[in-house]
Amino acid sequence: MQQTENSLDVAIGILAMQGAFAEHQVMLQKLSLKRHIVIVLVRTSEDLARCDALIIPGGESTTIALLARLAGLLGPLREFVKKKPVWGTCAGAILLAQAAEGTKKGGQELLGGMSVTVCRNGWGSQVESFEAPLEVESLRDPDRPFHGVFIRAPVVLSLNPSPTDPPMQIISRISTSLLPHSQTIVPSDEDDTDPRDPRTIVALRQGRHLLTSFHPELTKDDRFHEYFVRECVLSSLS
Ligand SMILES: NC(=O)CC[C@H](N)C(=O)O
Repeated sequence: MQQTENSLDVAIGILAMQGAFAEHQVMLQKLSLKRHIVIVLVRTSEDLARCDALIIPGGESTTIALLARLAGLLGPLREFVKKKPVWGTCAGAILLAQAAEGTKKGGQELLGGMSVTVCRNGWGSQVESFEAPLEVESLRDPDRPFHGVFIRAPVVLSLNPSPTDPPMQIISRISTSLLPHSQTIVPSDEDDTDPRDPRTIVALRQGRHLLTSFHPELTKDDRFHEYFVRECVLSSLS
């Protein structure tokens, strides 16, 4: 059913090309916030133009980028990330990165938006997917760990903010014991902002953008969705 909008509503788009967009929709529907949220499944530039913020789901970043190109959405999405809050989960996080390694021959189309380099499939193949409890101080009820679901997830290789970029805030790290064994995934020494291994970063915020290399939409825990809407979206509107 088409939702009606009024000027006090906040329209959150979910890029609905491929992947776990329906799961994000379910999570957003469950949130109880002061502002009314209108959810827009984004498939065209007209859909995107209605949105105050956007979630890019997990799935297959190459497929999402290809379908977005075919829909004439790549340009509008690149403009959108320059102005409005965007949260990328897993494949969405890859698209939101400034640079990605481990991509197909010929590279991969990205939207940019966050000053970070990631390695696609950095933890290994599907069989190396894993789950881990995460400490996330910024969430409601911070003593309760967040269940991190990592499925062929990207690894953060380096943070590369320029002096004029919004500051980066590390929202969650995993323990170094969980890092991928692959010798090819080495942290780059470009990251001089933090002496710790950037590969341990699994949730990162930069200004109004959020990146999670795992899938909060595949849990029953709405705290990351609440965090994005409250901290990245509503605070940037008020
Ligand atoms: N679960 C996921 O979103 C996997 C991401 C996938 N490996 C990609 O490159 O797009």
